[in-house]
Amino acid sequence: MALFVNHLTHIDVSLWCSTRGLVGCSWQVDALLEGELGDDGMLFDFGEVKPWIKRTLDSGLDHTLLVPTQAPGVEVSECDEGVCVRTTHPYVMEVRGPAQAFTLLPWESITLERVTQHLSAQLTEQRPTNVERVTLTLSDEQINGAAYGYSHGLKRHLGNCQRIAHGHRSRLHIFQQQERQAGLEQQWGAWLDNRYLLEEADIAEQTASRLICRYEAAQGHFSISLPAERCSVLPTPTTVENIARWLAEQIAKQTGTATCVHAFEGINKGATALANP
Ligand SMILES: Nc1nc2c(c(=O)[nH]1)N=C([C@H](O)[C@H](O)COP(=O)(O)OP(=O)(O)OP(=O)(O)O)CN2
Repeated sequence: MALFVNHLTHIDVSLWCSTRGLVGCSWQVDALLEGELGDDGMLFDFGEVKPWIKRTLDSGLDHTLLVPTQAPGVEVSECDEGVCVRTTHPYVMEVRGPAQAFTLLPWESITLERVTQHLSAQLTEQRPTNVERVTLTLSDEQINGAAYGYSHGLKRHLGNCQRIAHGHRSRLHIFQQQERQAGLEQQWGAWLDNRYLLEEADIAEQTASRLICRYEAAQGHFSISLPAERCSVLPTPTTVENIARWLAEQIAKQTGTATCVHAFEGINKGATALANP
């Protein structure tokens, strides 16, 4: 007997890729549970499936930086903050933070298939009575049009969004005179893709070529060092509300036209902002 729960939750992470660098991802999670029926005629109460799986994901890989420890140029060590990840390919990056902000995976690269198998095995190991196997399916949101992946951290967030390198893959909708602007969406989506967004106040050191962002949050001390060209600096915290407002202002200035931006934070949620030139 098998039980399925589609659209169970989402996972928002950043991952390190030896060709693309720091990549923000959002994955939809569907679950399949196989096993025997209990005396109550159920495999596992639907009311418990969702919280159990969500709890496991939220306290594990969700909102972490996924690090393929066998990838070329990746080095992981202990440091005062907890864990230090250094990379060389395709660019030099250093991230420091408490251990819970990282998921270290003994692979050469992070793929959706490997992450899916890893999480399915973890859940199967912790399975409740009657359940023999748990299989997750992770998928990218199908987006017809502009999309971008970004990474960031919100130091004031009391939950896991405070982690300095977690990310999202998001749609981007830009309206002028009530019409979607596909050209602008493609242009800005491509510009934003694989960027690190940070708040100006968190810049600890800056040169023409490198930027270091550092902050203290409830979970501990965090820092990230990246090539300046991979970063975009906002005057405010990088909440989706502020990202929407910042984009609307930039685009209104660029085009000389009143602009409304619908910025998404991962799948199915976001903020809208309107700006005049
Ligand atoms: N009003 C806002 N609230 C939150 C923002 C924001 O920008 N504006 N941002 C965050 C974090 O960046 C976080 O990454 C969002 O993660 P989310 O998926 O919403 O968090 P949860 O895991 O709690 O939600 P799910 O139910 O698992 O999708 C937080 N809040």
